[in-house]
Amino acid sequence: MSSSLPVDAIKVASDKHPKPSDVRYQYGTAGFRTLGKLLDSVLFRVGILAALRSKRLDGKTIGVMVTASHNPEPDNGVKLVDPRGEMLEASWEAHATTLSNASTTDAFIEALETLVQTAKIDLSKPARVVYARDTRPSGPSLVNALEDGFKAIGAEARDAGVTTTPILHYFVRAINTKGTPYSYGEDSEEGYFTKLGQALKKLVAGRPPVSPLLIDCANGVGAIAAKTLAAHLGDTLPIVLENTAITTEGALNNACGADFVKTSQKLPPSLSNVLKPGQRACSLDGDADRLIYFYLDERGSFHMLDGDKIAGLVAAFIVEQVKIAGLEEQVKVGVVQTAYANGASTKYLQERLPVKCVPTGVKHLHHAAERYDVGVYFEANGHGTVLFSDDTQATLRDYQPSTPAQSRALENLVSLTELINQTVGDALSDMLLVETVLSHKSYTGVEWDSLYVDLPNRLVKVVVSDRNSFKTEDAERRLVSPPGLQSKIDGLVNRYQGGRSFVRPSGTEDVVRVYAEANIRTQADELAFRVAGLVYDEAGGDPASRPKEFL
Ligand SMILES: CC(=O)N[C@H]1[C@@H](OP(=O)(O)O)O[C@H](CO)[C@@H](O)[C@@H]1O
Ligand SMILES: [Mg+2]
Repeated sequence: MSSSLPVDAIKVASDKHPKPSDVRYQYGTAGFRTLGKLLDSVLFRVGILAALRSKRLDGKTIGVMVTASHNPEPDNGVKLVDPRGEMLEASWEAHATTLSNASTTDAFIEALETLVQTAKIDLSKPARVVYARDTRPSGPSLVNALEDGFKAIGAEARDAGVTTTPILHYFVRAINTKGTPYSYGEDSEEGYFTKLGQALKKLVAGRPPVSPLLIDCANGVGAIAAKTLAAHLGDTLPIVLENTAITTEGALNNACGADFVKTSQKLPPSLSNVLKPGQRACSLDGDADRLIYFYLDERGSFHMLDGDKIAGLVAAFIVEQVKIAGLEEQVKVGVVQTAYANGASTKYLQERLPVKCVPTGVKHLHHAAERYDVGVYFEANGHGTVLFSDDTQATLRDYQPSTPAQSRALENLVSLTELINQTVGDALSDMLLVETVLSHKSYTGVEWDSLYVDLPNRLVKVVVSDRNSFKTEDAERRLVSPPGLQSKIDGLVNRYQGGRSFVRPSGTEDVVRVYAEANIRTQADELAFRVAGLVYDEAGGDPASRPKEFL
């Protein structure tokens, strides 16, 4: 077994994947993400990095997902998945950034050697990876570059083909727990769909049949997975698939999908003649890890049920089942949100259970949720899941119920641990979770929506010369820099009933985001555009190009 880097093989391969000189890459919240045509060298290098990460962790399998989620079709991206199916450990994000920016093959080799030293990587360990991609046209050639990286370093690589991000996360955990008492499931797509399908069937056994659910697949990879899922579910949950044009150029995420629905707060135009008033519908995003529900009321008006509404529905149901099971003392349920959660959802949840607010980005939510016995986390944009701690899963396994009602609730909780993809937000698994609760509560979209009434809100982007001059505290709810700006925002907010507003630099786009909400629509809009105007002026924006809607 070799205990040094196969430098010659890496050199030859690296020369085939040169880094463009004028691009600077960054491994951010969602991994590397930019135009697909700029990512060839990044994919090659990520192949080598993933192998090193695996070696560092004694040959545990690392996942690599090639996707740009809800972004436009010409974009692409790549992210690594750690052995438990979670996001890459934060300290390695910096290693990824460094490697991707080495300007030449020699600089790349040097950066690799430094990494091997500093991260204390034992090169004699095996390297195992599993990888997949979404349906983007740039995917196949990027996967070739990734495979060149695997070959150059001699990794044992398993191709999971074209699949969703959450299925790849599932694979990683399933492979790494195979044959252990904590086995996460069969490490195949069949295993994933069977696990979800069986759990749903147990959860809704004996409940009345439900009307068909319409799924907007964003013309992405979710269309393939949803089709297989529908076949596994049969009559248990009738499904109608829409926006399944995965090979149509330009269709991906275009005027459809979870991000479109959430941002524009509108029905995808493609569904306007399809969706009937009262029918349940949901949108997936381009890699099927986000979920947004919606329906049309009798008058044809559109109503959106976002990540906050999903968190409210699901958390209340789990709390209820825990109580019926007689486990109230042992199993505490908590919720994690970000500042973007609608104020009305936070109020609704806080009246029922502990709620924590953390900075934007799934990894922050996931880690905070791990601290509860059962941690429910959702971003308002529809990305989220539920985590059951190891102790809680053991409690559920060992508990002896004393009544039939307790026994049934206990079975439900155990089935939920199977139904929910606990590695990461999973639109299809979350959808089955929502359907389970709606079935148990005999809710339509209308009843679910009425748990609380969303405060009108508005999200505005402000282009500034340097977004890094904006620094926040208190889970991004207050600005500490530029100095003095926060007290001016406070001054504005105080003038609006039910007003709330905060400003933070985006982690994925070169903009500053302004969020505002208030008791009535016009006031929420006015507050948002006033704060946006304030931010623009304070950041030295050119008066000549000041957006006209800013107040
Ligand atoms: C307001 C908003 O939706 N922000 C999104 C967006 O982050 P920004 O840092 O706001 O650009 O992309 C992240 C990654 O997909 C997601 O986690 C987050 O919720
Ligand atoms: Mg996504």
